[in-house]
Amino acid sequence: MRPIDMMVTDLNAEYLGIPRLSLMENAGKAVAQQVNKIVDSGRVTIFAGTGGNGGDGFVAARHLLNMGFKVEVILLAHPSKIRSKEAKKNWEVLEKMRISPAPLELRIIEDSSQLEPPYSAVIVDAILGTGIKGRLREPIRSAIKIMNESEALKIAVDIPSGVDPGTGEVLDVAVEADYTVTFHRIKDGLKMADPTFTGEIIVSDIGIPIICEVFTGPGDLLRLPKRKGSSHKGENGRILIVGGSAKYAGAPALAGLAALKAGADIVTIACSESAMLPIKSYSPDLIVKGFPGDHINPRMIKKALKIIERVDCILIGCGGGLEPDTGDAFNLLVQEIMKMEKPLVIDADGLKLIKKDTIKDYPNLIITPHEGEFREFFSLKSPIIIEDFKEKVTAYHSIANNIKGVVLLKGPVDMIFQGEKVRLNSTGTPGMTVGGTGDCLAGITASLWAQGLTPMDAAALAAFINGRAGEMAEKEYGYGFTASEMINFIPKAMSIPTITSGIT
Ligand SMILES: NC(=O)C1=CN([C@@H]2O[C@H](COP(=O)(O)OP(=O)(O)OC[C@H]3O[C@@H](n4cnc5c(N)ncnc54)[C@H](O)[C@@H]3O)[C@@H](O)[C@H]2O)[C@H](O)CC1
Ligand SMILES: [K+]
Repeated sequence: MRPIDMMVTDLNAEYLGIPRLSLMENAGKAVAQQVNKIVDSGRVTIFAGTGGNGGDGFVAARHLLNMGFKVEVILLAHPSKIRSKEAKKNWEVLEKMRISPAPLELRIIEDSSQLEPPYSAVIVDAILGTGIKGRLREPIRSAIKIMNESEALKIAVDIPSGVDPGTGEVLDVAVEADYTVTFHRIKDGLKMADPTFTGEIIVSDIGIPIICEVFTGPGDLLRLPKRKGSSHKGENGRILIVGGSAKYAGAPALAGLAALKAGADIVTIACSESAMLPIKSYSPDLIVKGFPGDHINPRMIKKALKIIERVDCILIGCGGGLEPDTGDAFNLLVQEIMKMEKPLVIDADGLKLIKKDTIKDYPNLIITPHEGEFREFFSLKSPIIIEDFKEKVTAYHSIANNIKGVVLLKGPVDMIFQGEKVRLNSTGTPGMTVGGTGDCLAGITASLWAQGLTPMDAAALAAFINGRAGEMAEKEYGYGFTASEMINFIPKAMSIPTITSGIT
């Protein structure tokens, strides 16, 4: 699991109503139990940082005292620097406990010159976890060195401090632990790290329900890229939409506007000449390139490829129509896009016209079918009728695995598959049966992918945002909202809602 996935899951659990404080309690208790498993009694020194990892250490201290251990907690910063609210709360508890007869020592070390070699039989490393950033600062760096010089048994909380939770790399120094007690799932960095640092890895369940990981939630919004202050036009996603014909000009316009509302910088629409003026008239924000004919045909290929070279993601389908030579153009374009290894999203008419065999081995792909398009694309003779939801997901999953790209199957619960991965999304409302909401979803998907998310993350988050925008539109207009009205809610649907319960 990547550190970001852990943060997302964690926040989704909080939105489900499981307070972070409970997760921290379970994490700290798991650490204390591990200590108790390897030594019977004695003194334990806990080195703690200012984030959640330190908080786990404070909780562990409390449980260790109850188990009969003597405990020394060394906080490597002034208490006013404790950043995690939950850690602060647990530190305050320890401060109050110090006046009781409990064998608890609390020390605050702000300067490395104050550090002394610990003499406990066990040392707990609760300095840094998934929140580590950049080079180690003092007094943390010196504390890690002192810990490593000690003969004591060392237990790392979540990840040995100094090890990158994403890559397992050690930039400078890192705790050489005998055991690492990690939470919920093993982080990628732990898998990749040198065992000299991690020691034996114990994965501890801290009570996060599996649905927080499988179902999308507001936590998934943490995946949205943070923009640099210096970022310039085009840097945050350039998209080409190939679609739009004399009959259908609205679809590419909706997809394009949704892509812009979801944060992309530049959207160009390559359509037939006949669709150009209607699309332009919908919005001045879209760049529209018309090509000869009343539908897309192979004559446009050369010029379209020039645009494709300059974009981050291509969306093919929306409103293209079903003319045979539109199919020829789509298939020729896809061949070239695959040679360039460019991100490709295929929706609607694209799914009818582009042959599965052409794209089945292309991993840089997202397809966004609804049930009917899914059946047609994968050549299923009859609908999948399975009562049990879990079995149904498994059935769709095994079919989706016939292609290497991501399948975003739209429905009352959207299902997103790639390889072994499965995400589900339940945002949305029956009001979204109105025409055009699928085009919006395709546009948001392309937009998020162009902004740097992985295809799986882009598809899952797009489904969440699209559904949430629909829910917001329904709140405002009832069921009678249109796709254009829904698009205006996309920015709001991308903001992380505040959690009202929990610590203040
Ligand atoms: N779901 C879970 O798995 C839970 C995990 N918990 C624990 O919380 C940490 C993550 O907490 P977070 O506050 O995000 O980060 P850290 O504690 O790792 O550290 C942040 C803290 O450290 C400072 N800092 C960052 N980099 C450096 C550096 N290079 N040098 C010095 N100081 C640095 C930063 O300023 C912050 O103050 C996770 O690992 C688990 O242990 C929760 O208990 C609940 C559930
Ligand atoms: K740690």
